[in-house]
Parts: sequence; C-alpha cells; structure tokens
Amino acid sequence: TGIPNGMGFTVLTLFPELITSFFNHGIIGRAMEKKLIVGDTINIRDFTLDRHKSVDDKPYGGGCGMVMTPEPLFRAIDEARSRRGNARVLLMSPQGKPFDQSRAREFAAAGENLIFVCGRYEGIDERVYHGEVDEEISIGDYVMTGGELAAMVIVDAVTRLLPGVLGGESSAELDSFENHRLEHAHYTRPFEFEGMTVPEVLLSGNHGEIEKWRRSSSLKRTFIKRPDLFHKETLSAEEKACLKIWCRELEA
Ligand SMILES: NC(=O)c1ccc(N[C@@H]2CC[C@@H](O)C2)nc1
Repeated sequence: TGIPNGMGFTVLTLFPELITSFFNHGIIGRAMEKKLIVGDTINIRDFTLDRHKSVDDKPYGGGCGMVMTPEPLFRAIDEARSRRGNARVLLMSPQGKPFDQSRAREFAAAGENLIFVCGRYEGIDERVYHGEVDEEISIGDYVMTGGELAAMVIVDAVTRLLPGVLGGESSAELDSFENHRLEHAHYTRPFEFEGMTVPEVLLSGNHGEIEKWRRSSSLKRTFIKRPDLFHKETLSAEEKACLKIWCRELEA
C-alpha cells in the first residue's frame, strides 16, 4: 500500500471499547502488532461542545426515536481525516451499497485509509451524509442497533486480504467465494469421531487425487447450498463431468 505504517482503519463510534477489543484479538490483533494495519477509534462524544455532551436530538417532523446531531459528527470526521491523508469516509447503513468479497478485495488492493462512521439511534442527520461521507455501505439487508458490527465486518474481511496478514497458515486466494464456489469440506484428527471417519483419499498423500476430491467437494456444496453462485461463474467442462457422475451415483 506504500503507506509507511500499514493501511489505516479509523472507527468513529459512541462505544470505542467495542472496537478496541476487536482490534486487539486474533489475526487482526497480530496484524496490528506487525504494523500491517493501524486501527484506531474516535469517540464521537469527545467532539460535543455542550455541557451535557449530547450527541442526539429529537427528529424534525416528529416521530419516535432520536437522530444524531451533525456538529459532533462533522468534527469527529475532520479529526479522523487529519490523522491520515488519503482517506475514504464510509457510512455504515442498511441503505448502503452491498459489501461482498469482491469489494473487500478492492479496498485491500487500493490500500486507501478507511474512516467508518457508526451511527446509533434512528440514524444520523442527512447533512453529514451529504457533506462528509464518500460512500454508504451495507453488510446485508437487516437493521442493527448500531453501525459498529458492520465496521468490524469490513475491517476483518479487508485486513485478512492484506499481504503478510494470513502468513502461511491459510491463504486468502483459496477462500470460498474466491472463485464464486464454496470452500471444500475440512477434516482434522481424530480419524474416527462419533462413528464418522475421514475420506481415505485425504490420507493418501496423493496430491492430485486430493485436489480432485477438494474441487469435487467444493462443487457439490455449492450445488446444494448456493446454486445461485453458478450464475456468477459458469460451470467448467470438468465441473459438469463431475456433477454428472455425482448425480448418477445419487440416482443409483
Ligand atoms: N446492514 C448494515 O450494514 C447496517 C448498518 C447500520 C445499521 N444500523 C445503524 C444504527 C442507526 C443508523 O446509524 C444505522 N444497521 C444495519
């Protein structure tokens, strides 16, 4: 990414401790230690100017719930932009552009610093969206009490694609959805568990046969669990042959 200390992720939130805990564990925590990413939080409440440190107010036009006021958000976003140049401000919202693996790859490839605006209550004042937000993003068609989980989903999915983050233990290239197919089944010891054993081919050491079995496993689970993915990438001749054999076995 050419950025000296890794890709920046700044999360604007009313609950920073939710985010710092996420930044300090597992693969993400190690990426922080290795300076492959720089993750930090900004507490929106620190940018209020009134005695009560209020961040929300009643909605114009009436109705239930509260709306986040624009001033603290504007100031918090400006502070985030000042911390690292070349940043993209993302608003977490059910109305946003759907986030998926290809979008995660785009963010990771661009290496641009990302600033996440996490709303609470009914939402944020529209003028923040028009004045400061570069893009609105949704992680799925459902409503949550806050944008924080959406921000963590995006940080997680993007970080694991950055060079050096996953190291040798697994590779993002072979991910499910990488080729619009689900991942093959995984097995580890013990060989027999609850009366169920592991497909012998996986113990054969025959890497050609193992790869063939894994492609077949991936194809079958995609066929059963997510046939819609076939519209994204049509079946290869090998896949068609494999499915034909499998269907014949099922009919037998
Ligand atoms: N599907 C999503 O990505 C998503 C994002 C945010 C969200 N809720 C927040 C709380 C109030 C408003 O700021 C938006 N819900 C769902």
